[in-house]
This record gives sequence, C-alpha cells and structure tokens, in this order.
Amino acid sequence: MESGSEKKFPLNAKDYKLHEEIGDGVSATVHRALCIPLNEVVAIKVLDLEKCNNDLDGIRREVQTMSLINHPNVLQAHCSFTTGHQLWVVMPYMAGGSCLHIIKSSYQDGFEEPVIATLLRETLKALVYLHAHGHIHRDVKAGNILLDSNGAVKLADFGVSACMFDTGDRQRSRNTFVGTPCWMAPEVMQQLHGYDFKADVWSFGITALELAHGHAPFSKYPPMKVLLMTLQNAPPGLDYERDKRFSKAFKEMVGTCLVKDPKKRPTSEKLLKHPFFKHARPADYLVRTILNGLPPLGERYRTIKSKEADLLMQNKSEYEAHLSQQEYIRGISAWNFNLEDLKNQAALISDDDSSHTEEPDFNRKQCERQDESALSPERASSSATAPSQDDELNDIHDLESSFASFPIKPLQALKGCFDVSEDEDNATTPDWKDANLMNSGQQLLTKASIGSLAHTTKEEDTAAQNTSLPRQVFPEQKKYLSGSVIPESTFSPKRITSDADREFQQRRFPTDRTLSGSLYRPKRDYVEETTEAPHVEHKGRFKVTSADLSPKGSTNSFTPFSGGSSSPSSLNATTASILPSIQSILQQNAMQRDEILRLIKYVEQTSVKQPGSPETSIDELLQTPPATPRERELQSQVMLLQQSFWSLTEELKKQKQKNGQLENQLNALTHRND
Ligand SMILES: Nc1ncnc2c1ncn2[C@@H]1O[C@H](COP(=O)(O)OP(=O)(O)OP(=O)(O)O)[C@@H](O)[C@H]1O
Repeated sequence: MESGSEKKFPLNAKDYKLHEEIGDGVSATVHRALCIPLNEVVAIKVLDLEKCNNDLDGIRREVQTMSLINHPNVLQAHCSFTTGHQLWVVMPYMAGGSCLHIIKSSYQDGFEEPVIATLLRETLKALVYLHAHGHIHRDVKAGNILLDSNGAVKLADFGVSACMFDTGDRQRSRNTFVGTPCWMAPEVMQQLHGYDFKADVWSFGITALELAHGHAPFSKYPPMKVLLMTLQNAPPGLDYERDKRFSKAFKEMVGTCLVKDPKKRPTSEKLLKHPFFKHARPADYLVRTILNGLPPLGERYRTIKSKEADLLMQNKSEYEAHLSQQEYIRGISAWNFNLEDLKNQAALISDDDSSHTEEPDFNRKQCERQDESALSPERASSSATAPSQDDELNDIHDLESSFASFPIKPLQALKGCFDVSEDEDNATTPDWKDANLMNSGQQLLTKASIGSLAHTTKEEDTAAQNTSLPRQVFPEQKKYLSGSVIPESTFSPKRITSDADREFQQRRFPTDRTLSGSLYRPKRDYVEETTEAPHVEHKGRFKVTSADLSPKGSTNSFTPFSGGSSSPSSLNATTASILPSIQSILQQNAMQRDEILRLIKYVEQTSVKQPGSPETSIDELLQTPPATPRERELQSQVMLLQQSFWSLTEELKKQKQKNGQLENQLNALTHRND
C-alpha cells in the first residue's frame, strides 16, 4: 500500500535503516528510521504477524484504509509492506512523540489548560474528519496523540492496532471489545447494542482528564475493576477542589463528553464549537511550552523505559501496579481475557486502595455538578425536566437503569424475586416459600448466568417481551429459570432514564431520600420515599453510587409530619386520614423486610462454594480456557453477573436497614398520633 503523497516510498525493507526504538504497543515496536533512497527520516511500526490472530488480508485492508485518510490532524501512513513475519508500516516521524511520553517524561501532573485546549482541539478536528468519513477511531488516548517538531498534532494508530489484535473481522466488530479499558465508553464495554462515533467522544473526554492529571481515571486498577467502575460509578470528571486550576469551560466540556448515555453526548462536530476550544493556541505555542527543552525522542523513550524498569526492580507492589497499568495501555483489543489473570490482578488491589485515588472525586464531583448544572447545555436540558408522576412511582426502573450497563441485566432477574404482586395475600401464602426459593435461587445462578443470559439473543428478547410481569415471585421465576428473561417491555421505556437524567433529577431535588415502601411494586400504590444525597459506597469489591441506586423524583407523602405550620386541628384531620396508610406501610415494610432477609439468605447460600453446587460448576466453567472469542465474552459476562450479585446483596442489606429505620419512625409517629 502506498499513500497518496507525491513521494514514492519504497516497499522493501532493505531501503530502510532502522534506528532506535521510540515506542511500543501491543505487538508492535516503533522505530525511528531512515528511508535511504529518499533520505528522509521516518517512523516504522513493526508488527509481528505471528503474534496476531488476524489474517493478512484483513490487516492489509485496514492499512489501506489508513492510507486513504487525508487530514492534517490524522497521521497518514506513507506505505506498508511485509517482510518475513513482520508488517512494516512506514509513517512520518513525529519528533515530539506522543502526549503520553511527554507527560511521562516531564509533565507527570498533567499540562496547563491552554496546552490541553490546543492538543484537544487538534485531536477533535481529526475526529470530526474521521466521523464525517464514517470511521470510528476507537482508541483515542494520549498515547495516540503525536506531535511533530513544529507542534503539529496528529491522531495516530487509526485502524491498525485495534484490528491487528482483534480475533475477528474488524469490519463487523462493532459489537466486540476494541479500545483500552480506561478510555473505553460504557456502551463499548456492554457489548449490548453496539456503539457508534459517540464512543470516541467518551474516549476524548477521558483523554482530556489524562492530559489534565497526567493519567487516565482508574488507571491504577486492573481491567476488570476498570470495567466495573466505569459501568457502576458516576462518570469521572474534573473535580471541584482538586482541579481548581481549570476553568469552568474545561470542566463543562469534559462533563458533556463523559455522559454515560451516548445519545446525550455531543457529536465531535458539535463539541468542536464548545467555548473551551477558544483557549486553543497555534502550533508554535506547543513548541515553546512543552516541546522546547525535551530530550530527543529516542533518549526520552529510553529514559522512561529504564525508569520503569528501576521502579519495577525496587518495589514489588509498584511492579504489580505497573503490570496492571500495562494491561490498560495495551488495550482491550489485545486483552487476553484470562479470568485467572484478571482475578489475580484484581486481588492485588485491596478495596481500601480504591478509596484514595479517584473515588473521593466522585463525592466532590457530585457536589461540583450540582453547582455547575447550569453549565452544560445537555445536562441542563435534562435537569430542566421536573420529575413526573411516573418518575415517582417506579422503583424498579431506577434500580434497573442503574444496572442497565450490565450486559446481563441482573436486576431483571432479581425483579422476579422481589416483586410483590398487587394481591398481597398471594404473596404471603406459604406456597412460594423456602423450597421454591432455594430451588429457583440456585437455578438463577446457573442457567440464568450461563445459559439463558449468555444467549440473550434477539429472538429470546422478543419472546421474553411477550410475557407479562410476574404477579408472584416464584412461578414467574421458573419461567425465567427455564431460559427466558423477564421482559423489558414490562417497564415503560420512558421511565428508563439515563444516568445524566438521574444525576440532574437528584441535583434538583437533593433532599433526604430513602428507598422504602414497596420496593418492587410496579403500580401506583407506591406510597412513600425520602431522598438522600448521592454518595459513593463500597459494595463489596467495588463501589456504587447511591445516585445510581436510588429512585428519583421523590414526592414525600408525609409532608404533614415533617413539621411546618399546620394547625393542631388540621394535623388531627390529616393524621386520621393517613393513619391507615401508615399502618398499611408498616405491614408492607414488615413483609418486605422478610422478603429481603430471605433473599439475602438465599444469595449468601448460593454464593458459598460447595462441592457439587451450581456455583462450583460456574467456577469450573470460568476456569476453563475459552476456546472462542464468544466464549471469552460469555465468561466475562458471567463474571460481571457474579459481581453484580455481590453488589446487590450489599444493596439489599442496606435497604433492609433503611426499612427497619423507617419502620421505627413510622411506629414512633403512629404512637405519637395515637
Ligand atoms: N509516527 C510516529 N512518530 C513518533 N513516535 C511514534 C509514531 N508512531 C508511534 N509512535 C510512538 O510509539 C508508541 C506506540 O505506537 P503504537 O501505534 O503501537 O501505539 P499504541 O497505540 O500504544 O498501540 P496499541 O494501541 O496497539 O497498544 C506511541 O505511543 C508513540 O509514542
């Protein structure tokens, strides 16, 4: 393949003289080189084809695509050819190196804002171009933003590395993992409905944080943890306190990119019009501010590598952290989805560790976002919507949408367990108790997580949509256990709100709120809830924000009791009229508490490894090396499901406590009014 440039770059290895290494990727190393006939310095990316699963034609196609791209901010290959078992991609030499290497060498705490604005604007221009031509970059990160000696910024690695190490045809791989976990958009992780250009916008937002802080959010964690944190936590962002040095425009720009719902992210074109990019400067500004004074690229690269090696030798834990880090840098495109490795990596990081780096940001960020809600047009428009009546009623929805990011919606499974049918009498009859509970519970973890969930195909979804919401717990569970999932259509789509929506609703109504009353009653006889400011909590091995778990749009039915100026007579009248409701709620709470206790017990029982138990067979299954990419995907999904079960168990315990508290309050109120 040759580029459209005027010069003819030779297609023979002997015409190039390889010099020092200036970078490395998954299975590639990059060298400075001389093109002898043209007497031109170039960079050559050397890919070892023996380490790739892909076929040569696929690679050739991708490199060809790369050559057709023609934009000042996209690094275009001069040519590529194979030599022995290697593929050489000849590119312009970018003497400034990548932003990642510049950061590592001299800006460990990140760049100043004008530098970031300049780098990001140029990168964004590249994305606008790629998107307009139907390409998704899929690996936007500081390591792929390169600078030449004049301060020109180019986005690199388009279409090569990701395709090289995908075990499949990249053309059809919009439903496969590609990218690097820290930079990866939630919808890419989910692998549910595929993804589009907006995935690049998310990665762009993460890259902005990387340039600002010197590292990407969650960069110290192993891949599985990054996945969970990205899916479960509030999106990362610039922090109000820690990031005081940055402008509101910058914070807001990052915020618009890092919205979990891709539909709510701006297109790259729209983003380019954001006021933040007005701070961008010309290329020579980058030369003056960050490039001048840097050692030559090869030397810089060597120093970085030897520093890393020293660090590794000195400190085992640092070494382990570095290994984790390398996993991110390598990217999920090269991710060996070996669950044992992942477990080992995850085990290196204690839960306590999690609390001291990124997480505090979340609390602060929530506050910040409350303060700044007016800044983001997208977020503001979400927030402008007052909670509707509908929003107040359906707990299940909020819980479900908080886990919507899981490939296999665990809440759908648990909904069946919790749903108290309108006919409470039925729900309390002994028929559906212990035996069914254990029976269905065990199956839930086996068939559900491996069989039906792994094969949640469109047909099954459709079939599931034809079933109605279970009125009772266990009969319906049997349905689920036999392979179907509880239908999504059971829940009104308009009630499924995005994280952004939820964030905004909570911002606007940040009163105390407790999830209580009829937890899983889907109907409007839902009576009471209080509110609680969003916060981040440990949920077993990872953290969950209450923002993601609380219902939204609260209407407090007990306003008369919360004090105020009611006269004694009106208070009495109100009391008389609502006492029956209180009593009914108390009853419901008691029943719910029992339900929750039972469920916790069952989850705990099914979580304990017992020889011959279904749990054991899941583990065995997980430990069997995956034979196909699909198996690998399924294994990861099973693991995510298990994680979500742990998380839900924690959440159930919490709800149980809250219910107890509420019950006490109600008892106190009832006695007072008696
Ligand atoms: N044309 C170039 N000029 C100068 N340095 C380059 C050039 N291309 C790549 N590099 C350096 O080599 C490093 C590795 O390049 P490569 O394209 O393999 O990166 P990567 O994105 O990390 O790979 P992967 O995504 O496959 O892990 C880059 O981060 C950059 O520092």
